[in-house]
Amino acid sequence: MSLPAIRISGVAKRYGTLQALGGVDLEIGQGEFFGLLGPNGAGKTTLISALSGLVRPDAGSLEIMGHDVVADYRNARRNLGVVPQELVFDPFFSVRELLRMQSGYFGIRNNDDWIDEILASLDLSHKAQANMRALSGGMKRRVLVAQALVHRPPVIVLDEPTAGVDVELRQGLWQFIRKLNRDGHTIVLTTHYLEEAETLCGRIAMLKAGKVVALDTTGNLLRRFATHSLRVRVDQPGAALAAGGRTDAEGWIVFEFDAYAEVEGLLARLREAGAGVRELQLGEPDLERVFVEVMNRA
Ligand SMILES: Nc1ncnc2c1ncn2[C@@H]1O[C@H](COP(=O)(O)OP(=O)(O)OP(=O)(O)O)[C@@H](O)[C@H]1O
Repeated sequence: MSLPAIRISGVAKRYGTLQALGGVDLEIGQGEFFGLLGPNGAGKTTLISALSGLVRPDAGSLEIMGHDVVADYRNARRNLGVVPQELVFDPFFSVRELLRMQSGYFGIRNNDDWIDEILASLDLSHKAQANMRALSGGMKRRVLVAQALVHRPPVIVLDEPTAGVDVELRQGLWQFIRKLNRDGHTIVLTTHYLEEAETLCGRIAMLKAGKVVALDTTGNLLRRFATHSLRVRVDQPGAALAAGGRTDAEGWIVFEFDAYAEVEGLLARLREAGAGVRELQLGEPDLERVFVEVMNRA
């Protein structure tokens, strides 16, 4: 088996009495598009900070392309590009200056051809000379992505890259990140947009209170945890509830089932109960439901 892009073994981290990471083991293969999901405070950012060497774990070890992030920090860091969650910049530099400085940090000179290519891919060429403070929030986020790529790292970690970004830009950003993945880059992504994770990620780890509570391919997670649903609006809700339905937040009555063959029987039950179906929707299993279920069970 080839060297994993990321290997995380028994990583634990405490902040005072709070256990941010409680023994995390994860191995992410080269070329994967991997999702790291979890509610606020689950420890995603702490884990990413440990990968980039910003946080020193109390126990365990992390490797990037075989390089230990503590013992072999320089090589580990060279192989990793991180798009952080927070927008922190020196406002007095232009976009190009910032990217040149970042290149210098990795000891790369004359990087302008690559910088131009990244800027073009991120639709930022026209802002190359603009000062950071003159950019909109979405543009700043794209600069963060550019900054993570100046040294052409094989492994790219994005911490909520699309938070507060408009739909058009989000799609553009995903297109670009997908292309990076097709070109062979390993992508690790945290996001609260579960729909995005579902379409993009081949494999997903779910974190809760610093522990991995689910780890599988996206397809398996959907199959294992989520059921299909039939949602109805009826004349006689009482009758539909008595037939085994439950009410959801939007006032629909919901029935869950495993295979479409069951729908006919369900509708027959509703007819016999005299529920009077007025509207009907079929729901596919989605990652949001899986997520809620995993978090409730864990
Ligand atoms: N520097 C710090 N000092 C003290 N506590 C911290 C520090 N950094 C993180 N924490 C705590 O560690 C826990 C994990 O935080 P972390 O930021 O890793 O979560 P997260 O999964 O990234 O959350 P979010 O989805 O909100 O970004 C939280 O309870 C947080 O308050």
